[in-house]
Amino acid sequence: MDFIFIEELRVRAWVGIYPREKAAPQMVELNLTFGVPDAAAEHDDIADTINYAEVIERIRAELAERHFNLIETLGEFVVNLLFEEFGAPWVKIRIAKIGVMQGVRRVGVYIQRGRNGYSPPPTPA
Ligand SMILES: Nc1nc2c(c(=O)[nH]1)N=C([C@H](O)[C@@H](O)CO)CN2
Repeated sequence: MDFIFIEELRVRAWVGIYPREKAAPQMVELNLTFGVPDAAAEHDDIADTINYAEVIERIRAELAERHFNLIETLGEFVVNLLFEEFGAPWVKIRIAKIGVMQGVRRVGVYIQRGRNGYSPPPTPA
């Protein structure tokens, strides 16, 4: 398995438990790593892999449309999008709110999951 990574993806999202966070979207930062078949590298064909441009577009579109109370729930939603829509076998994601609390640059959640009980491989560098 190969791994695609997307770093420091900034997305406007509706997330948070406070009224101000329900009244307006805020910027969140995503770092994503997901498994893709080795076949793409063998055949040099985008049809054999997961198109990361489409992943980014779908995440932006979905997060613009719904509100989550918890960053954990938002993270689970993105993981399931990768599993169900793109067929990723394994996903690691880090999602952070930026500057949402005084004296804290970033706060958020890490999630690492394998689809259908798939055992995650050793964490890639
Ligand atoms: N475990 C969590 N704790 C908190 C969350 C969260 O999503 N998960 N969210 C908030 C608020 O929305 C916060 O971001 C506002 O400062 C507080 N705790």
